[in-house]
Amino acid sequence: MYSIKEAFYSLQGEGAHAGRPALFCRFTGCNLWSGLEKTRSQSDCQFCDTDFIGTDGQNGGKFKTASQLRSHIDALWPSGHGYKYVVFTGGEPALQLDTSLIKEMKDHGYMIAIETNGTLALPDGIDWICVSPKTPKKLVITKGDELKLVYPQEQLDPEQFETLDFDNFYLQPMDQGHLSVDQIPLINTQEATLHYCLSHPRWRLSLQTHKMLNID
Ligand SMILES: C[S@@+](CC[C@H](N)C(=O)[O-])C[C@H]1O[C@@H](n2cnc3c(N)ncnc32)[C@H](O)[C@@H]1O
Ligand SMILES: Nc1nc2[nH]cc(C(=O)O)c2c(=O)[nH]1
Ligand code: SF4
Ligand SMILES: [Mg+2]
Repeated sequence: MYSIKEAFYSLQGEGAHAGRPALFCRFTGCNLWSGLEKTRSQSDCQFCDTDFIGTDGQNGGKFKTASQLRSHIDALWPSGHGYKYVVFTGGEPALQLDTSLIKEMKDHGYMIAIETNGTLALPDGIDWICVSPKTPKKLVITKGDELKLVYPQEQLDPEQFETLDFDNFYLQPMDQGHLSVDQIPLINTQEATLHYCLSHPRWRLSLQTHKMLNID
């Protein structure tokens, strides 16, 4: 059984594939936060910009089999066109993404990407692994295609990730829109990220372009 908060067709807004048309499949639930505002400030991840509770979003629902979920989301891809690209996200997609769903998507022509916090093992067959670390102690995925660190995070120095086996290193300014007043860093996160990249050229800037465009 797969639990899906929402599924939608949009442009990848972030990171190395920014601007690419993509089908987003957002799984319900996360292992670093309950998703309830009352527990945000005690959670392992406190700045999350996403509602991942339940199945009540657009095209959300519960799906008994990989084939049923694939058929449901594949219907959102523009008919007759290839270049199929699915981004599994959440919540934490590694809690639910499995080899049967990967095979099902592959058999229907998809390249498969994941957005993960990197704290859980991943099934084989994912074509593009983007890890966004939150709690370094719990990080188990230490190689992949893209490491996309939200910046700044207290006690999380980008340099500690530079030795990991990733092909691309991105810093993404923290969107402070969901933080409570006492949590907000006293800096402009875009400016801080820009300056960090300029002084540490291992890192590139990732902006959340879908938010600027006002799209999903
Ligand atoms: C909502 S998460 C879901 C996937 C997975 N749980 C993760 O954390 O990577 C998707 C992406 O949004 C990023 N993100 C979440 N909250 C953010 C915020 N307030 N500002 C900037 N990026 C954020 C995450 O770091 C991650 O790269
Ligand atoms: N357009 C768009 N791009 C995204 N890239 C990663 C997202 C996510 O929430 O995982 C996301 C999202 O929610 N929307
Ligand atoms: S790990 Fe990802 S989904 Fe979970 S709370 Fe953090 S940003 Fe949100
Ligand atoms: Mg998002």
